[in-house]
Amino acid sequence: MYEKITPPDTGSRITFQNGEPIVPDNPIIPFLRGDGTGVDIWPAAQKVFDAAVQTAYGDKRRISWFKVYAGDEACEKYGTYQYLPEDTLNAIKEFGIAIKGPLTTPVGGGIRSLNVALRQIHDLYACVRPCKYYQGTPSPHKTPEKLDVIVYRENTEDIYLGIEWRQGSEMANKIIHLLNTELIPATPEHGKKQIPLDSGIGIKPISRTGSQRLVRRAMQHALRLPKNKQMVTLVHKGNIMKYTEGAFRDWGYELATTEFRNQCVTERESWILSNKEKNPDITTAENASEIEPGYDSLTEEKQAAICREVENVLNSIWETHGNGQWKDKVMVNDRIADSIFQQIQTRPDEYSILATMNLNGDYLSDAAAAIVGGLGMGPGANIGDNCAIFEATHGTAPKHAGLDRINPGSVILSGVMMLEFMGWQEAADLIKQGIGKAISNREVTYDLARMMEPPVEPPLKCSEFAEAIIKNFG
Ligand SMILES: NC(=O)C1=CN([C@@H]2O[C@H](COP(=O)(O)OP(=O)(O)OC[C@H]3O[C@@H](n4cnc5c(N)ncnc54)[C@H](OP(=O)(O)O)[C@@H]3O)[C@@H](O)[C@H]2O)C=CC1
Ligand SMILES: O=C(O)CCC(=O)C(=O)O
Ligand SMILES: [Mg+2]
Repeated sequence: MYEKITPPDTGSRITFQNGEPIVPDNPIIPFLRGDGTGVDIWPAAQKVFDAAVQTAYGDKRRISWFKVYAGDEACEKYGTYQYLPEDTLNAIKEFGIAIKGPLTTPVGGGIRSLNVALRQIHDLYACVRPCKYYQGTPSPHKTPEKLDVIVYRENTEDIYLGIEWRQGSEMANKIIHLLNTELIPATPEHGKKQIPLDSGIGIKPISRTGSQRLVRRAMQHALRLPKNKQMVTLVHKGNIMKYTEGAFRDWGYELATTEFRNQCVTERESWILSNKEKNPDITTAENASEIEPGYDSLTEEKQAAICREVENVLNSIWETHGNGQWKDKVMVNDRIADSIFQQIQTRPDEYSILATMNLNGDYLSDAAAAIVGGLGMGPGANIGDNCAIFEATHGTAPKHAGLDRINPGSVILSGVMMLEFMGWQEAADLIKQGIGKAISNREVTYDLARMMEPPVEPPLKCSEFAEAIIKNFG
């Protein structure tokens, strides 16, 4: 089945049932070292994972690592341009759970992202990136401990589908011609707009299916959180991109209020219900004017629509959600994307799960990671119904490659997510304790060292940070 790799002699496959992994005591887990700083991070991380599993379970459990190849390493082994060999794809598919270091993507031309390809090929539609503060971690923010969010990023579509045409190419010119001469003139809302002839063209598909399966997972996750964190915020730029990002918002609400009707309340519903609770005699029009800023200056038609919304909510969910029952349900709200970037800084404790499309989630997860200490502390997972690949939020950080100085924290924390996903909580907890204690002891790599007061000098090397984590287990 494999051309140039051989699975370990011992161990067996992780399989999936109803989206949940079934994990043997000795699973085989494929790993991709990654490009750039992957050479530093992966060996450090693997050491931590093995030590945690050994400390937690002795000889009862063990991971059999299966080295597979992508990126530069793959080209060395498989030949020029063999960036993502079939062997690698088959191994991930066969063994169910994999973990990877970062892979390089050139800007402006060259190959398309291998990271994105891995997610799309294995249909890993939910990119889950928690951003939580570890006590003692230096941060550019005054109250980083208030941020505890999980970015739930749609991982397969949006502009990451990679359907683009270069400026000046035959296809770009054809599409521009078609748009300018037929499609735009036939759409009255576009008026006399025209695409500049020297444009590159990219396509941004956002589907109902893609949006709703992402929001479904976000809702399921919210239900597993403590009551005070049961919130899903739909992040979008739907005021500008109405039929893609605006539709994502609408489909998100639709999914939440149908599949999770008894377990959730939307923000607007909560306003309507609480207005009625505060004043049982409130009229529909009064309630409508409280929930809609500028209600009085709206057209009659729009006012009537808001009154209908109020009536619908009270008629359909007052029994199940009224009299404060809604306070025990998952709150579903939405925020415009630019606003959420400032909200996570100014009101961090008001958010929990941030459900996003692909590009917004890519931006937002780096920004949220920065608040809790930087990209060295940003873990992630790409989850599908039959497979999962764990990987850090950051990239290859090429200027630090091979220097044994980069922070392996993000890949190690991605491994923590993997162990938790596997149900190996004891091993995951040991690593979290080790990281927490190492940071409190000021045993940190350069990125955290330079932000500490006073700065730590000299900082630990990448490999030394891994050893400090292991020393601080338990
Ligand atoms: N999933 C993946 O595999 C990803 C791959 N990439 C790819 O990586 C390549 C490089 O991308 P680039 O834009 O430079 O972004 P990177 O995330 O690789 O690095 C940007 C900067 O972030 C900081 N940083 C990154 N990782 C760490 C870490 N582990 N510990 C501490 N600090 C860290 C460093 O800042 P400083 O130098 O200031 O300390 C680094 O210079 C590109 O080819 C890109 O496409 C990008 C993102 C994700
Ligand atoms: O694939 C890449 O090179 C970048 C992807 C990225 O930034 C991300 O997924 O966060
Ligand atoms: Mg990114």
